[in-house]
Amino acid sequence: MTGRRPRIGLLGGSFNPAHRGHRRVSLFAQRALGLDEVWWLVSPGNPLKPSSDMAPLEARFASAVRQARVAPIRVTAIERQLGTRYTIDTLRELCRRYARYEFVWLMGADNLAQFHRWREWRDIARTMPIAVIARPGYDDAVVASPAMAWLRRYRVPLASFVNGGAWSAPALVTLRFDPDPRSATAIRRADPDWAARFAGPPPRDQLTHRRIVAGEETTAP
Ligand SMILES: Nc1ncnc2c1ncn2[C@@H]1O[C@H](COP(=O)(O)OP(=O)(O)OP(=O)(O)O)[C@@H](O)[C@H]1O
Ligand SMILES: O=C(O)c1ccc[n+]([C@@H]2O[C@H](COP(=O)([O-])O)[C@@H](O)[C@H]2O)c1
Repeated sequence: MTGRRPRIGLLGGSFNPAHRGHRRVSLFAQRALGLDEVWWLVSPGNPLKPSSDMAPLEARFASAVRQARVAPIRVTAIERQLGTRYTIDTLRELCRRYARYEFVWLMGADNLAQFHRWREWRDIARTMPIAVIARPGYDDAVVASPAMAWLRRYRVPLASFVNGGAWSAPALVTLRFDPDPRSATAIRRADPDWAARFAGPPPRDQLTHRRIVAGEETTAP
């Protein structure tokens, strides 16, 4: 151990369903940023996505557990327990509960392109550093995005981020690697009944150790 606080990457998502792309980008980010673990926050419901197309949380959670097997990835639906939907509320609560960890918010470039629509998005960036993973087809949208217009000035080179250079949040690190074309949209199109394969008893939350129980949703905003 170097004496530094364990560094955890947080990848929030619908995971509707989880796919190999989530796993690949998480492991890539873990290596590139020197993370001890990546936590997948399986969302009870993205505030900007219609719930009509969303499989039940238990199925999405179970698909994530399967994709995260034998990897330094923990799958949690802690937002349901916390009663949070908006990322800013979740991150504030995680920082309070897990003060011994240092967090990095991970997201694909598609999310950065519409980050300015998230509640208190600048405060999210002030709460923890953000690492963005390139995603095929989103480069232009990111460059032109209102969030990038503000975040650009806080860019930190990967090397200084990893080696403890002089930075503090807001900080934006861009991760570029062989981009992964997979998406949950494509999987749902090819296999609309994917959730039926995860109909068994739901696995336990890997952070809170609670059983994921059907129907315990937080109220949609
Ligand atoms: N192939 C990928 N490359 C980079 N980031 C990804 C990739 N797939 C998912 N992500 C990121 O993982 C997080 C969770 O993604 P999500 O669960 O919405 O999957 P998705 O494939 O983007 O789903 P959908 O197609 O339904 O929008 C988001 O930050 C998203 O940008
Ligand atoms: O907080 C917000 O306003 C907000 C708006 C849209 C998305 N998010 C979060 O973004 C993450 C990615 O969502 P998704 O559906 O693109 O996988 C997930 O953790 C959502 O809760 C958060």
